[in-house]
Amino acid sequence: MLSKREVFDGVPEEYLSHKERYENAIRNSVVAFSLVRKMQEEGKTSINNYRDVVGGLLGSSVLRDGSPLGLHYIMFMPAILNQANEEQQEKWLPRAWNCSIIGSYAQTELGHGTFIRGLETTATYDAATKQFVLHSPTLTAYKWWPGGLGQTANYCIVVAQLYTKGQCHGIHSFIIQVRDEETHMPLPGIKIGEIGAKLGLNAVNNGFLGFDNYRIPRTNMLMKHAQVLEDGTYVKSRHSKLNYGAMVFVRVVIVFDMVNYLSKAVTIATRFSAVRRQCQLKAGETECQILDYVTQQHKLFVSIAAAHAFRITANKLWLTFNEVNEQLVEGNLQRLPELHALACCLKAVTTADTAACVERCRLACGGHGYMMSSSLPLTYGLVTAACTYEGENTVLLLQTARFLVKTYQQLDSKALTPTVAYLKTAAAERFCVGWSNTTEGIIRGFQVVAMRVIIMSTFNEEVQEMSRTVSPQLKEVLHQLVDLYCTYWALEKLSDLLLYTPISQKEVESLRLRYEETLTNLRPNAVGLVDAFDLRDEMLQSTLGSYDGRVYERLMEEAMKSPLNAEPMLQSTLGSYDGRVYERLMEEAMKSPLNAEPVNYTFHKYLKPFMQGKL
Ligand SMILES: CCCCCCCC/C=C\C/C=C/C(=O)SCCNC(=O)CCNC(=O)[C@H](O)C(C)(C)COP(=O)(O)OP(=O)(O)OC[C@H]1O[C@@H](n2cnc3c(N)ncnc32)[C@H](O)[C@@H]1OP(=O)(O)O
Ligand SMILES: Cc1cc2nc3c(=O)[nH]c(=O)nc-3n(C[C@H](O)[C@H](O)[C@H](O)COP(=O)(O)OP(=O)(O)OC[C@H]3O[C@@H](n4cnc5c(N)ncnc54)[C@H](O)[C@@H]3O)c2cc1C
Repeated sequence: MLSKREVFDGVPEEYLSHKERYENAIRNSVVAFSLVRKMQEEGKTSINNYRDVVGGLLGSSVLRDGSPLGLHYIMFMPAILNQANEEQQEKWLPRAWNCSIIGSYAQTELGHGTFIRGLETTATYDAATKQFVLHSPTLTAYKWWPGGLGQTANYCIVVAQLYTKGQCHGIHSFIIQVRDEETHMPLPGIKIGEIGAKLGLNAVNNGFLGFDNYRIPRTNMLMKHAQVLEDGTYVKSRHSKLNYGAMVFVRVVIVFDMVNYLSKAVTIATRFSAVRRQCQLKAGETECQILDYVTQQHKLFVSIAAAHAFRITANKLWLTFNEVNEQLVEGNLQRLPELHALACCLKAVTTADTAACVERCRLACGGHGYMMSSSLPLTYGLVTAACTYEGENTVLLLQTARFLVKTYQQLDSKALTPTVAYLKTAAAERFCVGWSNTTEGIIRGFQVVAMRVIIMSTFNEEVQEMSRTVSPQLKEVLHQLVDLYCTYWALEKLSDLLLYTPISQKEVESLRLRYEETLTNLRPNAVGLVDAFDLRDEMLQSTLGSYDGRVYERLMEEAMKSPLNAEPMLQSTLGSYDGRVYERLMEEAMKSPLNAEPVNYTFHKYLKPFMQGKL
């Protein structure tokens, strides 16, 4: 439906100013998200299953550099669902869902992003008026980053330190109106604006926000987990981290988002590599498709495998997320730490790997990959941001490490949850079981090393399962992909395997051979494999990756859209197509700065005195 809309055509965004980009993004987002509303009216989506629709839209490239409405769907609504009580949900969700209010999520401040217990914004309860007073006591307390907050949102969830009866109870969430619903003017006591140009996501309208003793009703504190009663009494949550649920949700959906971007990047680079020919193996021969070089296969094929591995893992993570949330509703908090550790780890690993793979895809396209029109630079800008937002990757990995170490310390005393059950066998097998160069052997090795084993074993199990129902030919290719993913990472993480498993030099050598053989075996199916991602040209928006392979024609067509090429290329008064030679000669002559004034000052100063013999 979207691809039929002309609204997405026009001047490429790169040539627009920062302000025009924002205006364009609002126009396009409104077209795109009005479709979500239409689908809702037609009963094709509901608030409970909109992740796919919204995720699909945001990741579709229709909104190439992000959307100022993205946070409304991805964080504002999930935060209400996760943290508001039933009454509050009834009040706010219908308005949010039909977009009669637009929201953002304001947690990070100028001074603190990672350490959220250190946030400085305060929400102090005033029992006399039954209001909270929101205040930013310092410059570093200003909210900084929230998507869509600059000029777009009129509401947002704000995370602030809660004070009641003179006591601080740590950070809590509040729903806050920041702009007038009619005029869109910032409300008194609100200082708001946009934070400026960034490496990517320049259409997202990330904002800043400060409060000057700004008052909101008591009922605007989100009270599903903790409450403040009318007299100011504080009622604790069952678990202090339940308030972090929206972040866990977004970490989970980010894994899906990475699948989108990785599939796109590798589709573009693989199709281009089939079109591009460079160098002859023997003099006089036709030049080779660059996809035939094993080094090029090494750059690309692991991304095809990783896209499948991440998709399968994302689905499993989504199931776990829903299971644990159902248990939370029943009051069972047992698996919350495991879900948190899983979401942290998978968000960090998939964003870091996707960013590295997209950059490899860009390099694999040589100079043409450097063109904005290839879509690869923009895609890199989008995925590398995900390494930082929603929890900086190192910090998230440390959270997972903390959980693993804790679990390891309790190996003998506690029953292990499914995702960490491998720790028991790994502990027992360390150095005791020999190395084996099979997929299972590599997975066992990684169980000892404990990195990426979640992704690997899930990928392997799912492909084993699929193999029962697919054709023998497809089964073979799927196994090649699992093999490639496992051998690639075994070779990348050799130092860990050498340190913690009995892998020998000979086995490393044969692993390398096996990896190269798998690349060669996959080569005939490479283009078919990326075609199978089924991404339309309108979604790829790339000069290099279109299905028809018209790479060079598209590069020239895009070049012609540069405003610098708006003037005729010939740039000749004599040779123009319309033959207006004399008119052009005169027009050009009139452009001379000497013709801008009838008499040049040198006449009076030098020439006239000289002519009159006075000089
Ligand atoms: C397909 C759709 C497209 C999606 C695209 C999305 C596009 C959107 C673009 C951008 C949006 C970006 C939004 C944002 O960035 S919002 C801001 C996000 N900010 C963060 O993520 C901050 C990161 N910091 C933290 O999460 C935390 O501060 C922390 C986890 C690093 C530490 O928290 P803290 O309160 O200091 O905890 P402690 O160190 O005291 O730990 C105590 C204990 O609790 C455990 N724990 C921490 N967090 C959780 C949790 N969420 N759930 C369960 N348990 C948790 C922690 O591990 C400790 O456990 P213990 O060892 O057993 O004691
Ligand atoms: C594009 C984008 C969109 C965003 N959107 C939003 C939004 O909508 N709403 C919102 O509230 N926020 C948003 N953010 C903010 C984002 O959540 C934070 O930037 C992120 O959580 C990282 O925090 P920080 O910037 O404070 O980094 P810092 O924590 O200052 O990190 C800097 C360095 O310090 C290291 N470090 C920090 N703490 C530790 C530690 N304990 N141990 C070891 N190393 C450590 C990190 O690993 C990193 O290398 C967005 C950010 C970006 C880039």
